Amino acid sequence: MTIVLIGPPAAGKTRLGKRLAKRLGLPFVDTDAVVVAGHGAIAEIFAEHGEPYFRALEREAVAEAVARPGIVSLGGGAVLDPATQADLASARVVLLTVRPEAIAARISNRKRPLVTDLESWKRLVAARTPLYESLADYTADTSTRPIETIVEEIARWVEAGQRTEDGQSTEDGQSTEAGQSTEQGES
Ligand SMILES: Nc1ncnc2c1ncn2[C@@H]1O[C@H](COP(=O)(O)OP(=O)(O)OP(=O)(O)O)[C@@H](O)[C@H]1O
Ligand SMILES: O=C(O)C1=C[C@@H](O)[C@@H](O)[C@H](O)C1
Ligand SMILES: [Mg+2]
Repeated sequence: MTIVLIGPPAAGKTRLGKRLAKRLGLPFVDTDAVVVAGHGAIAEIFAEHGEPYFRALEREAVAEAVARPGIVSLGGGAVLDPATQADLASARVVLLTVRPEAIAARISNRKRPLVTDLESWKRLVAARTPLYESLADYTADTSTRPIETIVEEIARWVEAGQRTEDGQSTEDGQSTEAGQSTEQGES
């Protein structure tokens, strides 16, 4: 199973992803960290080569990460790539959200070239929210609750989905997608 964490910059994808991986006993990959390990600091990649170059490196890291079982934390803008959007259709996707009031303290460092202050964060999040929501199977807000509580909530959702899949396996051993509950919502 591949669980992918998406969401705005500083929503907590990296920090929560690590803890969730530990809790579920799965490997962890952070695609920003993969790019940094191979090519250096993100701010420098943006400054020297521009955003499209970064996005291409990011796409490579995402394609490799989501092809394996584990917890994958994406960079905030990775979902803009149509190939990544397609990959996420076969993963369990958790959207982490955070309210603007909680974000100020989290974006004070200079690691994020697209987010220089609260206003730029708000603009970016407003533009991306419909996309984030359309890709998500489960959403958890990280604004106020302790990380352990959020991790436990997501872990239980993952485990419940796993049990549903096991319980509803068809005779040829193929599991149904009954665990992906938000896609079955009434409209
Ligand atoms: N639930 C939480 N409560 C308080 N602080 C948190 C919580 N989750 C994350 N943080 C803090 O917010 C900051 C951003 O977290 P993190 O780097 O995990 O975000 P991210 O979603 O991975 O961001 P990016 O898109 O830039 O990779 C960190 O300083 C982290 O310690
Ligand atoms: O939201 C974004 O577009 C980004 C978020 C970070 O995780 C990094 O991937 C990079 O700073 C771009
Ligand atoms: Mg991160």
